[in-house]
Amino acid sequence: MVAALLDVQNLSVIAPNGTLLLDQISFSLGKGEKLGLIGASGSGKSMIAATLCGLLRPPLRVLSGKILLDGQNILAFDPKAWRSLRGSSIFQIFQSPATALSPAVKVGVQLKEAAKRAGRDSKSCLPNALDVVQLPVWVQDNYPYQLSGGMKQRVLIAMALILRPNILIADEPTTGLDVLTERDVLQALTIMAKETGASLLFISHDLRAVSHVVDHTLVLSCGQISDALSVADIGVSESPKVRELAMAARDLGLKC
Ligand SMILES: Nc1ncnc2c1ncn2[C@@H]1O[C@H](COP(=O)(O)OP(=O)(O)OP(=O)(O)O)[C@@H](O)[C@H]1O
Repeated sequence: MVAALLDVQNLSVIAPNGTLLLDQISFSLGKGEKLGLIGASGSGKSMIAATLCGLLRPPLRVLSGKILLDGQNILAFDPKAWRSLRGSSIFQIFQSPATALSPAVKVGVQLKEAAKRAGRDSKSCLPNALDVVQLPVWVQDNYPYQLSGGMKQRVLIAMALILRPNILIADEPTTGLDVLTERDVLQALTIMAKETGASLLFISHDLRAVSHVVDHTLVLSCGQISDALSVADIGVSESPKVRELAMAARDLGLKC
């Protein structure tokens, strides 16, 4: 049997008042696999993303469990090891791309730094990455604040194309974007995953976006995994919250 690239085992996160925000979460992600994580607002999706990226902040803390990346428990890593892991092995794209980009550094400089970090020649990989995410070359001369939300997301996807991480975690990457921009960002994500062979954890409560990107999903409900489904089966989830999401999506014309 081939070992999973990422193996999350019985992961629990606790708040200072004793509330379990994540309760015995277990799942694995194989190389090149695309997995969705869905659930209603507040179910713990972003908490999983933050914990996987070493970005859980006190007073929240991991109560128990392991996160094995290539067999190594990354929960035992020190801050320096986490920093080197983020970007090289695990790359995250969050809802607000502005927070992930340095505001005072031009986009081109940030992409060149990514190429340097990955030991790649920016002259060849940078134009290719911009081309894949359909961004014009002039964005390199802009600061992040001069770009739209969808463009900033695509800059981050271009960065992922350059860095070639093993795992890409996309947490609500299309929230707040219009449908055309959403389509472009989702296409760029899909192409990025295909080109680099990265595994993708796609987190969203937007079932339309999820159905575009992944085939299989885990359903999160009150900090627990309540279901593992193919996208086509979301409508028959045992979770009333997810059935509610599916019904709302159907009302908007989505088949699921
Ligand atoms: N710093 C914190 N202290 C205490 N509870 C928190 C903290 N941050 C988040 N929570 C709680 O953890 C739970 C999970 O939050 P999380 O942000 O992961 O939800 P989510 O599923 O990503 O929601 P959304 O889809 O709205 O982004 C929520 O009940 C939230 O109130």
